Amino acid sequence: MLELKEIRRDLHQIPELGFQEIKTQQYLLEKIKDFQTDRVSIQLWKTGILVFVAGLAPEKTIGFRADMDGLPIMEKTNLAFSSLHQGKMHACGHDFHMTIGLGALQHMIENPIKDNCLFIFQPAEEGPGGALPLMQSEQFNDWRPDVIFALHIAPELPVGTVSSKPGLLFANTSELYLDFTGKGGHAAYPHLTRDMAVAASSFIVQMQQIVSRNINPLEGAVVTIGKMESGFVQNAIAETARLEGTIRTEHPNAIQTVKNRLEKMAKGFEMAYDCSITLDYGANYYQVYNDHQLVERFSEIIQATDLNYIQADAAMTGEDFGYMLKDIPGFMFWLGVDSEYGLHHAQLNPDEDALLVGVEAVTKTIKMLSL
Ligand SMILES: CC(=O)N[C@@H](CCC[C@H](N)C(=O)O)C(=O)O
Repeated sequence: MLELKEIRRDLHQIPELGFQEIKTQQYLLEKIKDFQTDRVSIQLWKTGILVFVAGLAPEKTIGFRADMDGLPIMEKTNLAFSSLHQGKMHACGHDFHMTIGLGALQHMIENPIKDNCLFIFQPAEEGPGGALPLMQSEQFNDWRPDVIFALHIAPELPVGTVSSKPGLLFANTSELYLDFTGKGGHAAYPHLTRDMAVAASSFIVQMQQIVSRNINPLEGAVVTIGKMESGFVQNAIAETARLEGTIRTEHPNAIQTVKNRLEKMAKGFEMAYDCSITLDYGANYYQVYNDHQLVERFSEIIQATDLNYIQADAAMTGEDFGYMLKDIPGFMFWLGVDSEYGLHHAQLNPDEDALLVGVEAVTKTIKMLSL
């Protein structure tokens, strides 16, 4: 059996951003080659890898997707195997997802089943989104799965617990980028300038009202600015400001409602602050909507093991895996990893005992889907 903890630590040290997963791809390929047989075929797609394991008497293909990219976050865990890539971190657990994918792949090669399996190591989940272009690729369509699933680590759940729900699991998302340009100048002469630090700060505060005033209160929505940049020095008024954020909604149409309001607000701010504002949306992801029957069967097979299954609530996280589920029946589930710090935190420290649990849950699910 692969040394899962060692693999996870190796991957943890080399986080790479979306479509830059060169070392990660190379590392995974080396491992896959170690247990390759004549039933296994590999195709590369950009920085991703597709591994097809031919079944013994196949009637369908079962897909498992693991995402590969890290985040532009400076790690602060102080772990001996911390990121070697300055300013980048596997802060969303994709090192776990890939390791579990490798462990499950090895198990399925060594314990063949009737149906084909497709293991998809997919780049760029955090952005700009790998799932949609991958689904349009020749490589994916050569081996297009009939059913598909994926997992995501859940820091707030204990090791040994998995969780999911039928229907909506993750939100609809859109990235959000706003650039403000006005007239800078000396800090002592505000009346001669148009201060973009003030305009952008005020925009952040006012945009909170979109959720409370423009979205049906019975539906969830979130607008978050995660990064703001403005100015160069403490005693000059900033000529530019940039806001980077994300929109999340429970209903697919509500994303457009939020965008319409943001565009109107931007026009109003241009007048009020005598500035120009450009708005760009970047990556948009479709909601993760789980197949009801498959989640029901999944919960039953998990309950028949030593593992604990709990019903999840829908979350405002996003996932480009939603595009796969839009076209192919399947589901996603949470895997408990018990970390004091959550997803996208610089001190996220998942418990590595969850790796084996993940392999067990994935291989059991593949066998269930083959019945
Ligand atoms: C599971 C998870 O954390 N996924 C990310 C997906 C990011 C999508 C995109 N970059 C955006 O921010 O809209 C998430 O932040 O939920």
